[in-house]
Amino acid sequence: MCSFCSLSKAIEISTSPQTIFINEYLDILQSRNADLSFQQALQHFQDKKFTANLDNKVSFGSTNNVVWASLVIKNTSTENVNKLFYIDSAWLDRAEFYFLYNDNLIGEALIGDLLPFDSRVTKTRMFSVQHTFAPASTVVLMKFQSQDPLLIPIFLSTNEIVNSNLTLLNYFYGFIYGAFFILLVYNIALSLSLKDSRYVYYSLYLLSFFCLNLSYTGHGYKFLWSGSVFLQQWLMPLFLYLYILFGIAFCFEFLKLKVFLPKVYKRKKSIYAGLILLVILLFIIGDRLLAVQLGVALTSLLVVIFISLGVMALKHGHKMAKFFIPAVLMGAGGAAISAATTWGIIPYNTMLFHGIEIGMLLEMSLLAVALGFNLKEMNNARIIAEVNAQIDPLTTLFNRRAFAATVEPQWHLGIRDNKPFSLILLDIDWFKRINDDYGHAAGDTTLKAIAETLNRKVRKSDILARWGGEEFIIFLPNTSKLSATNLANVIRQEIERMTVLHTNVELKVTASFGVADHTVQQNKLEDLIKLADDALYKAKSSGRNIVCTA
Ligand SMILES: Nc1nc2c(ncn2[C@@H]2O[C@H](COP(=O)(O)OP(=O)(O)OP(=O)(O)O)[C@@H](O)[C@H]2O)c(=O)[nH]1
Repeated sequence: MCSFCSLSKAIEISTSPQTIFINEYLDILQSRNADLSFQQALQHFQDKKFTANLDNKVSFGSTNNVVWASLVIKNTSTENVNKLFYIDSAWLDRAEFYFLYNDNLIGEALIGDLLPFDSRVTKTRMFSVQHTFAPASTVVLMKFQSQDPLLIPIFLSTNEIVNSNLTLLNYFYGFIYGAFFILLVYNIALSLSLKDSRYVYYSLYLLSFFCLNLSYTGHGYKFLWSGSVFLQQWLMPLFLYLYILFGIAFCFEFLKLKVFLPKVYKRKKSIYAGLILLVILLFIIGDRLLAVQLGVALTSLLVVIFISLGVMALKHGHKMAKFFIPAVLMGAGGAAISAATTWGIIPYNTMLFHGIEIGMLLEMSLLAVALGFNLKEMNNARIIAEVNAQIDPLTTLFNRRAFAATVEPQWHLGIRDNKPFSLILLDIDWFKRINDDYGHAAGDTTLKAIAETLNRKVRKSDILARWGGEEFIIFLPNTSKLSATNLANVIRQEIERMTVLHTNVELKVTASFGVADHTVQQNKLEDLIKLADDALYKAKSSGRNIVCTA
């Protein structure tokens, strides 16, 4: 019988299918000089130098250290039982498994990223090792080594259970990647059509996280670079730094730091240059452990910086920061749950371990909503700007530009249909005196009152506009000079009759009118306006408050 099986707490297995999380059964030997040979490790195991894995630890840090683990498995049945060791991590440089039965080494397996994916016996995205356990006890010695975070959540299960769990996980990733893909396409389309840098940086930020996720979940190694150990080793840190770089660029543009925090924005170029230089240096040195440790530390620091910038931008009145802060908190919250699971602060659980992906999806979705909201705001601002470009803000009548644009088609229609059309130009008399005697506000009230009167008197088909300071213009389609003159007189009388009330002061005003109609000599609108203006001048010089025709 096995001479040292009594040393450890044994896991009992039988033919019934079950999944056991074995970290709590492990005994561990972790020290700086733990890079022992198998024989040395076995000796340490026999000498009881392995200690219980306290708190069911799954993560042994980002370290150059080697971790040895031991486990006793007791097959309580009378048959051989086939089991699968499944490590729920795709990110491990090297693991060795030694199986001892009756003190004899009966099997060993080597797995890890340092072997090309193609050479794996079981081609699962995560690492796995199969073994057939004979009745009674088997000792398993395991050696783990990784410059990446040494994360080893190990399950003992069957092929069928692992495959069915992997199918579930595939649906999960299908959903997450599908959602990322839709967000990416949507934002790339927006960045192409709007030429707004925020959408470009959002797309790059999302794409870099997507690539980072592909690399550390093992999808990339399985499907994209399965033959290259070098890419598997170095793409993850590279994507991590790209994610940081584009995260900063997105934060700068999204929070409009140029406007809200110009002092910080000015440092943009030196921050980018510093980061790029750091990446080049790390890659030249070739220390992957340092690259990963620094990258993870920078990512954590970034969350604090992002939230601080978000709060500062919000204080400076940037509305979009309202979306940015909870979005970053969601992403960081997901990452914190993953980290807490990884570090054993909360019990390990596959779903909690994927908190970072769910958090990132929520973050990215909220940011996409924010960009959509911004799109709506931009659209509203554009509509307001377009309206403002046509409307005189005081009287809300058309301005000169809008008048000319609106009259243009009516002018050509009148000529084509051989219909008469006329123009009235009117100017308030002695308007300067109102301003001088009662103030500018009284002048404004008068202008508004006259605009209202004109609006009431003209037809819906007539085109009315404020021509300038105290001048108004009316284009009358399908109207003869006589009819236009009659209308001008009606308006003149109405203005003469009206009383403008301004802060308890009753103001009386009159206006002078020039009327002209279209004749064959006139080629353009300006010619007609010139005639009406001449007539108006005549009215002014003839004593005011009268209508003169061209
Ligand atoms: N309150 C106010 N005044 C304006 C506005 N636009 C122009 N004005 C003023 O309108 C006055 C026009 O004065 P003038 O061109 O001398 O004409 P007037 O006093 O009406 O004299 P006549 O046209 O010869 O009867 C100027 O004092 C302008 O400053 C405005 O939007 N609001």
